[in-house]
Amino acid sequence: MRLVTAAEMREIDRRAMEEYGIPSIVLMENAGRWVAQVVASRLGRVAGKRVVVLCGRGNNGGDGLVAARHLWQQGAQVKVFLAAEPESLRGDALTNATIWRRLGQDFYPLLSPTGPQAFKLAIARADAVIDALYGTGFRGELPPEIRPVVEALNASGRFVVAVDIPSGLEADTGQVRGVAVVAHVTVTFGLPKLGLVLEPGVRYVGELLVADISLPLPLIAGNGPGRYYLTGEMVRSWLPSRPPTAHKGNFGHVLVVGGSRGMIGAACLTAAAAMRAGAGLVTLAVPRSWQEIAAAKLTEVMTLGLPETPEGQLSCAAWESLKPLLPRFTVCALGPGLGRHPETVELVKRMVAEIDLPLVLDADGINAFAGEAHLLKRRSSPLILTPHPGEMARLLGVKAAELADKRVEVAERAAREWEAVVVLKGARTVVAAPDGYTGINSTGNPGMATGGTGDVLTGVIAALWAQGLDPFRAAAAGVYLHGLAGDLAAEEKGEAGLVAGDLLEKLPLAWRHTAATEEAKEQHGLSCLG
Ligand SMILES: NC(=O)C1=CN([C@@H]2O[C@H](COP(=O)(O)OP(=O)(O)OC[C@H]3O[C@@H](n4cnc5c(N)ncnc54)[C@H](O)[C@@H]3O)[C@@H](O)[C@H]2O)[C@@H](O)CC1
Ligand SMILES: [K+]
Repeated sequence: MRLVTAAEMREIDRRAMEEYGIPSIVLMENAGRWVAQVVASRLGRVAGKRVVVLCGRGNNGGDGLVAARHLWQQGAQVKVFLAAEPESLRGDALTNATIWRRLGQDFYPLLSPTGPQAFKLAIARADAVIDALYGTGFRGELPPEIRPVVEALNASGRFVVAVDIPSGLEADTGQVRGVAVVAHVTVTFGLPKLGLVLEPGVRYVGELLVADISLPLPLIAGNGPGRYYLTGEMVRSWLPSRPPTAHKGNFGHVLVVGGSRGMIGAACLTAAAAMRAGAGLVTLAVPRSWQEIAAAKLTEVMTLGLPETPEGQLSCAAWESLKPLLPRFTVCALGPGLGRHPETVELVKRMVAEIDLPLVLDADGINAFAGEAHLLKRRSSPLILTPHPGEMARLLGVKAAELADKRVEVAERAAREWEAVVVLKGARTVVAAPDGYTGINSTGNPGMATGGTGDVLTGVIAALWAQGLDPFRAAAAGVYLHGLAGDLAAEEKGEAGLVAGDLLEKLPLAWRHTAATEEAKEQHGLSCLG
């Protein structure tokens, strides 16, 4: 499903109104009505239930007023706390405030001296609270007079439904500066906002429901360049099928080049992951003295021994040995466990410049270009890069902390500049392609923050690429399946003791879940209303 920024959503709203003639009040009515419907469905019988609605001065508050009216009509006892003077409301929000008044209903002033205390008393007895303080118009941090109100709400343990976006969360970045509403359910309108699926925003959202508020389909349907939330349904349609007459030659031959003294396991994980992700054949090339060890560890994988330095890392001569063999491979994964010996760095640079195979570059393969990212452009083959934030920062010559709240933009810019698919790893991995497609992953858990999981990802992506997916889809499906394998492993074993090898075990199951239509729908991370 497509993801939008606040500005993109505003533009869609504007076009719905101007080009299609849908009045904004209709959009607001639909929005508020969906919120009321969600609250009603969670409360069971609405009559007699106590609902508190927190409304701000903007259109988000207007949506809250519509929801208040519908719940009142169904017999709920509704209290609206307004964080503004009623006279200061404008447009559709003012219209809905006027209707509320004409129904004989009051506003409770949230910002009067006694407002916060009255709000606390009201929520103590409430069956549900609707947060309609701020929506996509919000930037920065909550005003000091609103903070204690939100803190009281979060501490109350009440059932909270956020309107469009939890108040205090920035729609574009997912950043929370200080405090924000922690919702059980967020009903977002038209399309999910980027900040709802990024860290840390995703932790404030609860269950995410996307409501159809009558925005015209041509404005919200998306299959062109843009940002997408990588859901099971989306990835399912990309997975290659296996015809009954298939043979191993149909699913590509992945060459993994990596490993060094002390880090042979990394390359072995990549090779094993490529097998588990459906590659027809996998060959692992390691420094010569480690070939026997690798062969003993991996039953299904073929091995190659390459020239090495006295320290047990691949030497420049490895390239000459490898070159004549390249025509037999479909995709090369370079980097896991290589180490940073100057000769190995030189080898990586030459390989990236000269290889004529699709290339997945990871770990020390990426570090070989630290501060010299421009050299990545000097190549003739398609490239997928899989940096974690530290590696990305080294490539760009900046501090990792500087990238934290602009992960999407950083990955997108890098993809364009280096003409490569960039997989910026971390919670909510971002996959960006040079042609403007971006994916935000929906799977994965903190248990995966453990040595070797990145090596597994590289193998999965290489295998999918070798099976014929285009590089963006190979990378996007790879991060999705890899995260889902992590989720399945964590479900069984918990997060703390999860190791990279567990992901290998769960990869076939992750594939099976994703390929099954109904299960893929469940792995949405979001549901659609209407
Ligand atoms: N046609 C439309 O545009 C539609 C808009 N809808 C709703 O309208 C919302 C957007 O409405 P608005 O653009 O009026 O904005 P909001 O209602 O999100 O915000 C309102 C006010 O908050 C102020 N504000 C922003 N950051 C602040 C901060 N840090 N501290 C204090 N005040 C701050 C803004 O200046 C603005 O006056 C959406 O989230 C959605 O809920 C829906 O009704 C559907 C249709
Ligand atoms: K809100």
